[in-house]
Formats: sequence, structure tokens, C-alpha cells
Amino acid sequence: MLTLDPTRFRRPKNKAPTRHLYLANCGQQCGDTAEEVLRRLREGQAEEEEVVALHLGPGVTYASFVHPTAAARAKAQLEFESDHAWRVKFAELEDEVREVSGVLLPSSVESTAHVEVPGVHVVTDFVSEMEAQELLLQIDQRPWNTSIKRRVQHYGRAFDYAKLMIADPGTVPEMPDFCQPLLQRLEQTALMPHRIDQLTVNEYEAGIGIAAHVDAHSAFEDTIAAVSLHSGIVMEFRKPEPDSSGKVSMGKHHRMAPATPSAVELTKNVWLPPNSLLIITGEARYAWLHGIAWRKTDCVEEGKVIPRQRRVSLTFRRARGTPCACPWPTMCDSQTPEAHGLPSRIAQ
Ligand SMILES: O=C(O)CCC(=O)C(=O)O
Ligand SMILES: [Fe+2]
Repeated sequence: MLTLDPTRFRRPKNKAPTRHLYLANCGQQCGDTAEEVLRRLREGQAEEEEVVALHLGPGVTYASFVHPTAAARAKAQLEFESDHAWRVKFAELEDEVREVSGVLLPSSVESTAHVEVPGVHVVTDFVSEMEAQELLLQIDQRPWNTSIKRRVQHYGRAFDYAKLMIADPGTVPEMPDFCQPLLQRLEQTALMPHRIDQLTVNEYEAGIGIAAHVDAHSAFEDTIAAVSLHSGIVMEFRKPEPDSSGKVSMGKHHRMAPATPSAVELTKNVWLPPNSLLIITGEARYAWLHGIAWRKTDCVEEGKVIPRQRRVSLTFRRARGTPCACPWPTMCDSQTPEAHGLPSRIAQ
């Protein structure tokens, strides 16, 4: 994770947007706090995750985004607002590696090969090509929920995002027919220690991602399984550190909001091939954030950038019956209810 060194920023050589912003009249001596600056930069972004690092100086602040379009969006928004005295310009970071188009090269899977995430397992060819095609056909015949950037379908036990609990524990809707063979295989292979009662289908067109999050401990049992269809993608795992107050912030919904950049210790990029199964269990499920960057390319081997294509994932979980008692209380919304502190982020 980036720790920003303010001495490495330069004025850009040309006018094209960069992924970094320079904010003059913004800093501790101007009465600004990192939380407030981050909040404003995140306003109008598709996902909070777009802002990846912040350096708040005495009177000058630098912010880095995943992509120049996110930086440009934040700049335009701040220029439109008149209730601050900040002067916003693009900045360039010394020695930053770029693609020809000016887009930052994605961090490769290879570059994080040394990082171990206990509890992440990828099973290749968990579904056959024919089975994958049939699943996609079935899924695409069903209605998609289009209320967020990714299209989604929910099956089985519903999660009530307002109450932060499993809705109506009395009724357990049947899981759809199309996923029955997968459910049986998951249960037979003993990869899932409990019966699955929930499925979320997520669709990622090229460029679409999902904010780094932890699936709420209070809502779901330990092991979570995800099948990748149509194409692969790089998933990022991050281990956040509690902030100075000893807390790790949680989102309002079933996910934990991204940790502030300085609070992130380790990152691991994991390639999820098409037709593979990802299992997240134990430490990986409870104490690491997982997410997918918003970009159109991925990089498995250093120097080889591959274009993304549509990926459809099936996430299988079990709704939790009793409060979570995991050994990571700072990450746990059952044991640390105030962990649901942070305001809005896009649900689901
Ligand atoms: O798309 C995926 O593989 C994971 C989705 C996910 O993390 C979630 O729905 O909580
Ligand atoms: Fe998740």
C-alpha cells in the first residue's frame, strides 16, 4: 500500500489528467482533518475505494486515486463547490510506471507472490466449460438487479441492509435449480463446512470492481465460496491494521468499508481463473479485506497486461445463526458493534 512521500510529487509535464491531486490551502494548519478531506474526495466517486492514499501536510495535501478519471471527477467536484478555500491541481509522481495511454500499470500477481493469506484457496476447473456456459445461460435468463454499478442477483436467505441482519429468519427460500449441482459438489468436497443457504451473483464488465470489504461477520458463517465464470480476474486481499483508537472502521452494510490507506499493512493479488472456485476461510474471511480494482486490465505475470472481459461470479454463503465469536474482535461487528461506524457506501 502506498505511503505518500510529498517530496516525490511534481507539476505534470502536460495537461492530461493524472491520478494524483495537489490541494493547496488544505492541511492541518488550515483546520482540515484527513477524515474530512477523504470524505470530500470520496463524494461523487462510484466507490470509496477509488481514493487510495492521502498525505495531509501543514498547508498542502496530496491525494492518490486508482485512476486519473477518479482524480478528475474529484477535482471537478471540488472546483464546483465554493465552501472551501482549496486550490486543486493534478500532480505527477516521480518514477511512476505507466502504460502508453498514461494509465497506471496494475500491480501484478507475481509482485505479491511472497505474501501469505492464511485461508485463501483457489481450485482450478471447479466447473467444466460446458457447465459454465449452461450456468451463464440460466443466469442471463433471470432478472438482474441494476440498482448499483454491478448487476446482481440474490437467491436464498435475504440480507436486510437496513437492519444489518438476515431478513425474516422464519422463511428459507429454496436455492435455484441451476446451482444445485454446484451446491452438491461444494458440500461433497467438504470445502464448505456447512449447508449453503445464500447465493449472490455479481456481474463485472471490464472496468468494474468491488470495494475492499469484509463480508459482515454478524451476517454470514465462516467459509465463503466464489465461482468465476466467463473470464478471470485479479482479487486483492488486504490486511488492515486498527487505527490509533484500536478500531477498524466498518461500513453500514454487510461489508466493512475500506481501511484508510495508512492503516493497510499487506496486499496480496490473487488470480481467479475462469471456472475456478475461490474459498475464503478463517483469517482470510474474518481479518482480511477483499476487493476488485476498477480497471480494464489485470497483470498476472510482471510486464504482461491482459484486458479484462465480462466476469460473472457466484458467491455462496451461509447466513449466521449465532453471533460471531472469531479471534479478530476489532474486525468483528458481532463483538465490536460500533465497527459499523462509517457512513454511506454503496450497498451489496
Ligand atoms: O465477485 C466475487 O468473487 C466476490 C464478490 C464478493 O466479495 C461479495 O459479494 O461479497
Ligand atoms: Fe465479499
